[in-house]
Amino acid sequence: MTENGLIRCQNLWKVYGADVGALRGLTPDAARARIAASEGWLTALGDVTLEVARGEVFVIMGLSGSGKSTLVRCMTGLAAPTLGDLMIDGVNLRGIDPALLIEMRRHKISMVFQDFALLPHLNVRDNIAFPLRVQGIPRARREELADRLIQTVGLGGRATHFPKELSGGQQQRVGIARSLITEPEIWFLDEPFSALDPLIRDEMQGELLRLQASLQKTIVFITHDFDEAIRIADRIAIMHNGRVVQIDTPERLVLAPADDYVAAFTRKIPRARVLRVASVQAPASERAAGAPVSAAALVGDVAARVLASETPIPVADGAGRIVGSLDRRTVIETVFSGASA
Ligand SMILES: Nc1ncnc2c1ncn2[C@@H]1O[C@H](COP(=O)(O)OP(=O)(O)OP(=O)(O)O)[C@@H](O)[C@H]1O
Repeated sequence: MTENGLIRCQNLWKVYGADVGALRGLTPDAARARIAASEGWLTALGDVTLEVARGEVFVIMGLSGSGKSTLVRCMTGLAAPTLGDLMIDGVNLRGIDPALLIEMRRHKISMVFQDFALLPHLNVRDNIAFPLRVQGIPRARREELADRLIQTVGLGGRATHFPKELSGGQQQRVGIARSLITEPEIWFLDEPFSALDPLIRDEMQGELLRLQASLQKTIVFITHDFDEAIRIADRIAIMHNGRVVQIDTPERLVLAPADDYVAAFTRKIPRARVLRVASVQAPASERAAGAPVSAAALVGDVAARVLASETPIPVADGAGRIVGSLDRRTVIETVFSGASA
């Protein structure tokens, strides 16, 4: 663990069942032994240790029931861990003063849920401004801030519409604007786009990346969708039965899966969209000709050029040195490997 993590989970457990409170007085070793021996308990989170860096887009994936929502609920203080520590910017949520937790949830963190959770009797402007109303900010100020965000999320002209007059995508934009109005440092999104149709989903992902580029939030994002994950993630955590089995970049998950579960889980990822040229290139070749491609480029982004060339294309590093070559066959293999699995 470093001191840099904005969110740090240390040996986090969340166990459901009768009498789990009895674990509280035990040493960590005794508690773990007791959990292992208990028949009727459900381990929603088992010994999770991870950290999310400031400014990172951290995606959590895993099958249904693997513990994703529980982990995020613990991170947001909505659920109390059974054992372990959870630090948000150096503050331990275990035993935190309830008033401080409320303060943190009002100012430092915010959440967007799949079901939008808009207030039906409030119009767009008032829905977005609602968290500021809770904070007691005067009406004129909160409307000014809400109107600015209405523009940011592309809802200009709809300030006085009610949720039922909006499409699903528009409603989710209201949810996103509302979650941003308190200027949170950490933004938690639990499958925020999964109820949207593919085109709107694609548009919303673009919107999220645009907002991230301008606002530089730390984002924790749950999704079931690999296309979505590889588009937005810096790193992806793969969960299985309450455990985090691997945390890595999309490229590393494909190249070096930690176990068979991760390998099976990532088999359908389109490799050309995650593998960089540096991972598949051949040594520099005298036959290579033409302007070089970057070793850091995604194979998919240079595929058309390589496929159109009779000869291999030289590969250059960040300093412009030729470090390899890329030929058609390698590109074709990368594009098609995994695709039929
Ligand atoms: N309040 C609760 N009481 C008892 N068990 C719970 C509770 N909340 C969650 N669980 C259990 O904890 C496990 C993890 O649930 P969680 O909702 O975190 O999974 P998930 O990965 O988010 O699933 P999904 O993708 O379906 O949303 C599941 O087996 C679930 O049934």
